[in-house]
Amino acid sequence: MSDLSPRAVDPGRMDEDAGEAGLRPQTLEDFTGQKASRENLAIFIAAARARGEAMDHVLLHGPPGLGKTTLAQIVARELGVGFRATSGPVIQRAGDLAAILTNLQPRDVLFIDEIHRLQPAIEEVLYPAMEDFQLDLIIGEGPAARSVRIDLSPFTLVAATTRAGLLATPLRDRFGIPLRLVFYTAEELRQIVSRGARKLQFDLTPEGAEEIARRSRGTPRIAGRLLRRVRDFASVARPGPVDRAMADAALSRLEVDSLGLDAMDRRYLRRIADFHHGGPVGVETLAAALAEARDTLEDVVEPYLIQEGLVLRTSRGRMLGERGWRHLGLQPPARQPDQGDLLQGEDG
Ligand SMILES: Nc1ncnc2c1ncn2[C@@H]1O[C@H](COP(=O)(O)OP(=O)(O)OP(=O)(O)O)[C@@H](O)[C@H]1O
Ligand SMILES: [Mg+2]
Repeated sequence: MSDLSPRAVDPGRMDEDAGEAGLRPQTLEDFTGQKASRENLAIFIAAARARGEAMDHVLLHGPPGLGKTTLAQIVARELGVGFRATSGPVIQRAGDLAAILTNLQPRDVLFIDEIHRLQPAIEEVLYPAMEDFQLDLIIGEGPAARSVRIDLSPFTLVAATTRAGLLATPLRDRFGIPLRLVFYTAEELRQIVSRGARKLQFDLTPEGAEEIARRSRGTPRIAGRLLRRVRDFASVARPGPVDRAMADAALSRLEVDSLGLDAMDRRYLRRIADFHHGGPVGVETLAAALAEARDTLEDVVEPYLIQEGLVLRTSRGRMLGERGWRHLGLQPPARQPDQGDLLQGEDG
């Protein structure tokens, strides 16, 4: 982020989220929302347990902060097996991955976060491991090099990515259980916020919880963060339960607006409105103008704006949607893009 102060509504992980571990749901039962993914997982977990076999590999994809890591941990716990976590950028050499794989116990869950950042050479090692629980390693160099095959314990790979579109097709195809996480509804977030408040022993009225939920960008990580900020604000303001007015005052001070957008989001919307007459404008152009990495815009800023219809992704670039214009207090132009022009899916 180029901003000096961290964004309260950045769905990415920040230092202050260290406290979020305490709010993490521990079981599938406790996990609110993501009904389709939850139901799927419940069936596969029960089947794997009944057969006493390793569960099929799972690919969790979706924007940051929606619960991918949380679900991976829950899968291991519900399967009653060990959990080992690593991430794409951490695995530098094939030997690193081999060491992890050969140390897994039968049926363990191996969690690889940010799998889209795995090096291609290491992906190649992963393919036979996922498919046949075998490791093909080259030992030595030059003419003396020989390949050895090592049998692995059957395991479950749970991989997470914010960018399923960046995965090579052969890798994507090796996941028997691909699950797409979606933004949470306001009601789901209200339940998560109320639950979090109880865990923090923080007296929050249902309306106060609703206000925080509504402004959390559909993202539990943000809901948890705003909850803690409101609590801090309230603890120095006045005693008594925190209601909607108090939550609103706290969030407004954080410059989180009625839709949960912050200064960065508004800068993004304004740029398209003021400099490009509402677009279309390419994401590279926007990234340069806003001094943000293109990845940050695509992974962190845009998904929620697109889901809410504030921004449209078309084949010719980003456009301000009708809601985007209105949110800026501006009149939308008469002509909006044809439906046929809109790009579908998360990875365009
Ligand atoms: N369904 C849920 N109910 C309650 N809290 C949740 C839920 N999903 C996620 N959270 C909370 O949101 C926070 C972020 O979740 P998590 O770390 O699993 O997200 P993630 O998808 O792995 O994010 P990233 O892409 O940044 O790795 C966690 O602290 C967790 O407590
Ligand atoms: Mg994660």
